[in-house]
Amino acid sequence: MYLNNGAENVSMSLNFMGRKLRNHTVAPAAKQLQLYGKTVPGRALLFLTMKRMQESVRVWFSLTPVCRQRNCLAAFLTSEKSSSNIDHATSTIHSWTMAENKPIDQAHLERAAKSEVSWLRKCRLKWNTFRHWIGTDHHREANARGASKRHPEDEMDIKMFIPYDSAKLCITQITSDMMAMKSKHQEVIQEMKENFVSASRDNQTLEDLNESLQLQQKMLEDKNEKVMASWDKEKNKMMDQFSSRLDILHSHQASTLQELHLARAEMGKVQEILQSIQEKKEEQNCTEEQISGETNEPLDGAQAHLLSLTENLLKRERELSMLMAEQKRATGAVEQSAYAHLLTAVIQQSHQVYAALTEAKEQFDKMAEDNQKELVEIKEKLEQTVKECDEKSPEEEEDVQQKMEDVQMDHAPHSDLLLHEVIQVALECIRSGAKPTLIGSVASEEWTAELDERVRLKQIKDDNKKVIENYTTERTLRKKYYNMVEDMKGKIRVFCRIRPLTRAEQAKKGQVVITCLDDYSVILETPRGPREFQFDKIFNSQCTQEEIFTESSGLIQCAIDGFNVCIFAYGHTGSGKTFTMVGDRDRRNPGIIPRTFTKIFEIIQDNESKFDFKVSAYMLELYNDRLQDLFVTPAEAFNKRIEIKRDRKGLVFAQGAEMKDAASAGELFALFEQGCANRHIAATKMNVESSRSHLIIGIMIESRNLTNGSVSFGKLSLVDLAGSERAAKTGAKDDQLKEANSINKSLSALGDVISALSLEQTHVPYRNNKLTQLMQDSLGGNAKTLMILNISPSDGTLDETLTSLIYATRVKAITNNAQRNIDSKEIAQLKEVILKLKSGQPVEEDI
Ligand SMILES: Nc1ncnc2c1ncn2[C@@H]1O[C@H](COP(=O)(O)OP(=O)(O)OP(=O)(O)O)[C@@H](O)[C@H]1O
Repeated sequence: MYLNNGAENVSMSLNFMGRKLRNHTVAPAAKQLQLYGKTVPGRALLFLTMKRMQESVRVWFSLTPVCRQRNCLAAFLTSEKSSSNIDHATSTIHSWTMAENKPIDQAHLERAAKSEVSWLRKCRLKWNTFRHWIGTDHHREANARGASKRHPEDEMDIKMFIPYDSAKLCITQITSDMMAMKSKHQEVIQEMKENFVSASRDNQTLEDLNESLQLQQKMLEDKNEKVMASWDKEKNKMMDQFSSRLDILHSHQASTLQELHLARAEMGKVQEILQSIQEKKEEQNCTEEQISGETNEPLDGAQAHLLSLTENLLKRERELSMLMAEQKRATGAVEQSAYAHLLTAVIQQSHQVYAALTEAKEQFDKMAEDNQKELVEIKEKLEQTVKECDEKSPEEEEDVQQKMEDVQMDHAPHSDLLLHEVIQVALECIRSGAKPTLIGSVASEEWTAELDERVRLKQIKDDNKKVIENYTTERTLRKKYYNMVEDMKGKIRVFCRIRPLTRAEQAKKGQVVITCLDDYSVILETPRGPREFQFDKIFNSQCTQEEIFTESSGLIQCAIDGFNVCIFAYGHTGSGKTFTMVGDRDRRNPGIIPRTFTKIFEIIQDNESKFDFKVSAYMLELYNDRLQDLFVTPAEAFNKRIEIKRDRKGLVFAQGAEMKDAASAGELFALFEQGCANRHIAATKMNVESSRSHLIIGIMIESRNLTNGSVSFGKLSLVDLAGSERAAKTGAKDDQLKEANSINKSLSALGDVISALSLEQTHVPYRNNKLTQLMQDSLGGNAKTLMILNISPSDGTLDETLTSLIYATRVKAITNNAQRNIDSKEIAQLKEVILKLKSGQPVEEDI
């Protein structure tokens, strides 16, 4: 149908396939026919004529394999006026035909069909649009809208002229596209199903975990509540008991005082009796034996009274000790509860009572001593007076009587003395649990000696306790100050060690170009004049392995305390790195590594009453850019793939490397020896044996505080870097050249990292090399690092020495922010619970 039957072109806008085509002119039927006559054989050439508002437009489509490949459909509008448009359209279609003027390749179509994206999609043509376009949904649309409502002018009449071959190919293509899409969709559906199943499984596991955790939490809360309630009860009970006991104690003390007064009065009576005996003596001139014989009776009465006093005291002291024991028990229990502060007050009270008792005891001691002296003096005076009485005339007896009175007056403290002695002994017997016995004066001396001994022992015990307390406090402070001092020294410290001239260097008559100014500065004589370098410590050629280890060993304590610590040796080939880190070959001068093993276990032994330690280690070498596990044979290591990973705390670990536990320095050293046997070592022109790989030993120290349950993880990395060298100078070839290049590359990457850290750049290129990746947690950030720069004093290695000194100076400029890797008790326990739940182990209720 040619709807534009007029002779003029009609301009109109057309919405075609989602795109608005504006200002197109519709040619009269004559022209359209002309174009139709030019259609090209072998193409699916479509045209449709549209009728809208008495205007007609014909749109041409060429649907060809070329179109598919070019991802487009061509649409041409013909115009009566602009015949050039028609010619252009015709010529374009013709040119496509010419370009593709060969039989359509079935294989090509199949390939295209297999391609993941349908040609329809490539053409950005929606299926519905296509159906709409070819008119297959015409009736559906008509039904939907209702035939009656359809405007006759909105009708769209589509005619398709598709040669049979093309149509068949199109249909084949569409079918295979659909099949491919279907299989793709099925795959996607399958994948989604699997994902769904695994996600729901994970979800289930998580829910289970969550439930069990909630259960645990609930149980813990219940338990906690119960414990709190029982502690409350217990505390109140104890407080009541304590106050009632204190009241009893107070009343007993009052009664004791009363009894003491009574005893004094009793002793006064005894004195009176003594006086009367004296008077009798004067009258009857009796012997002293008689006097003492007659006085035995009242003295016995006084002794009996004192005995009862002693018993009373014993009773009270026992009560007191029971009370203290109860307090102690209560203290032990309550210390763990939230009411520790309340019981601390109780403890303080008991301490005060105890201190008061100790003070009283000391006073008693002093009084006993004084009284002992007085007793001796009185005895002497009495003897002297009796003697004088016997010898002198009656006139003088008056004076003697006076003297006797004086003596008796002086005797008053003696009664006090006895009483104090008795109390003293009673107290000591109560403490030691022995039964008190009253004996004569000789035994009293023994008593005093025993008493003194006990007092001395008690004092020693107290002193010991104090010393232990002071030691613990001092130890805590020492650790704190030690870490402060370590921090003040800087998180990255650089030591410089100058080795002595080797035999070879001496034979070459090499000059010494390094001078130590002091403990912190060296001067290198360069051809351009002397250059001064400063480091945290300089070790000259005479320094011993012991000295250098002593200076570095402080960091081992830091690693045990939960810090990341790294000690690494740097320097050119033959500068003494291996000597410093490992020691000499005869093991006569062990280096830092073996000494560190010993030190770790020494510290562990000192602290094992307070901490539970676990030590494990890995040992790697980086050889030719490849990480090798040294705890397995080279053949096994060759097939192993080791990857460097970081855990959530940023700790680097080597995934795939053997991690061995060690329970003693000996075990650790045996592992180290085993690893050393697997290292790559080569001979160069410069020295007989040279390490051709970087050696990295990682020692992980886990410590659990037995008091509060907190867990800290320290990592100690000991690194013996391979020596930098100039291939031209050493004469390296082939494999050795490759090794040297790899070493220099990694050291240069290390230099870049150091440079970025010292300049405080935001990006630090740790990932550029495996060496820097491995040392990531040891350089910068959370680490305490010690670099030991090894240099040779010989002028033969002047260039290398200068480069090393400059390199080390840059390292010194890095500032780190070291932090402890520590988990609280709760976190550590939760981790354990999760691990147990994951492995299906039962979880204890009282966690
Ligand atoms: N402080 C020192 N005292 C005595 N001898 C030393 C000292 N330092 C190094 N040496 C000796 O110098 C030589 C080279 O030392 P060493 O093998 O440790 O160097 P290196 O830097 O590890 O070399 P490479 O990087 O090639 O392995 C050895 O024979 C070693 O015994």
